[in-house]
Amino acid sequence: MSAISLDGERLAARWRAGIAADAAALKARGIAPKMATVLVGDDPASAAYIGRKHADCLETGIEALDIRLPADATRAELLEQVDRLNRDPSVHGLMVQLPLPAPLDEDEALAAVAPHKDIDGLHPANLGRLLAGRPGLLPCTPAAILGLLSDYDVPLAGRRVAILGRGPLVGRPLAMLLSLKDTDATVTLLHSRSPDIAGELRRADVVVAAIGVAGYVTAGMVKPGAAVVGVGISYTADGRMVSDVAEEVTEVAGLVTPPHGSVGALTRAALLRNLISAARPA
Ligand SMILES: Nc1nc2c(c(=O)[nH]1)N[C@@H](CN(C=O)c1ccc(C(=O)N[C@@H](CCC(=O)O)C(=O)O)cc1)CN2
Repeated sequence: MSAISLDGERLAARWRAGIAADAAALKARGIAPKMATVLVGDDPASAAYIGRKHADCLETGIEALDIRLPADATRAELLEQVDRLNRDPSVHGLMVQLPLPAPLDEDEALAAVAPHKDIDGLHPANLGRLLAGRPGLLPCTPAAILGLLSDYDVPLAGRRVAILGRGPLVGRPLAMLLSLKDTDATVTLLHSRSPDIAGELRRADVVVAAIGVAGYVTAGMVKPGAAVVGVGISYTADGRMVSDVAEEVTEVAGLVTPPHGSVGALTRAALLRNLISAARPA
């Protein structure tokens, strides 16, 4: 038996259509939504993500500023750019692409973004709101995963969700989002020191893998009929992109994401949803 494919690309196209309509409505009121991205260095994967974010802006009628700094940019240069964008009233939202080259401090860069322009949803104030149960701008990949599960009517209330990976971009904020009162999932956050990871995954109705270890989640770790979302990616020696979820999982799961392009496309759409929220007058 083959699992249903959790098609994030298709849902992302629907989200982008809604974003385009929202952007047009804002423009009719004299507000031209504008995003800025800051990329430091020349990491090819980061440059590709930025390129796709700007292509989405073009498609949805959102203005976009593409700020590039050299890999040896100083802390002061980066913070100055962020401060300039924070103070620019024509820019409604901005994001600093991660990872940053050493020795730049990622936490400092995320905290330098004005919370009301933080379309990544990664500023401590926005993460704190999530923790307090009063979410503001949502972290994009967790919002994308929730949207994907909801689009396929995957029940969450009272269900067990196992999240593999406690990283600040996906695992930790997703655990908070899923345990909010209106979601009511029972969340287990697993990491490299967790005992019996395979047993925990087998008990789960929903599995989210965000560790960046190729093919870690195998068919034997998945409860028959479960929904499985692969977020983490890694690269083989010959440059092939590989998911955390082994292809054989499709024979056991009820629903599973394709190897790539599903959560990534929705993550970008979630960024633009945040931008529209940030651009809307209070
Ligand atoms: N400031 C930020 N930096 C980074 C983020 C982020 O959200 N904000 N996330 C990643 C990079 N990224 C977006 O920028 C991103 C990459 C990959 C995925 C994803 O879910 N995986 C894809 C697979 C890869 C692909 O096809 O591109 C998928 O399965 O759909 C989400 C977000 C680090 N930096």
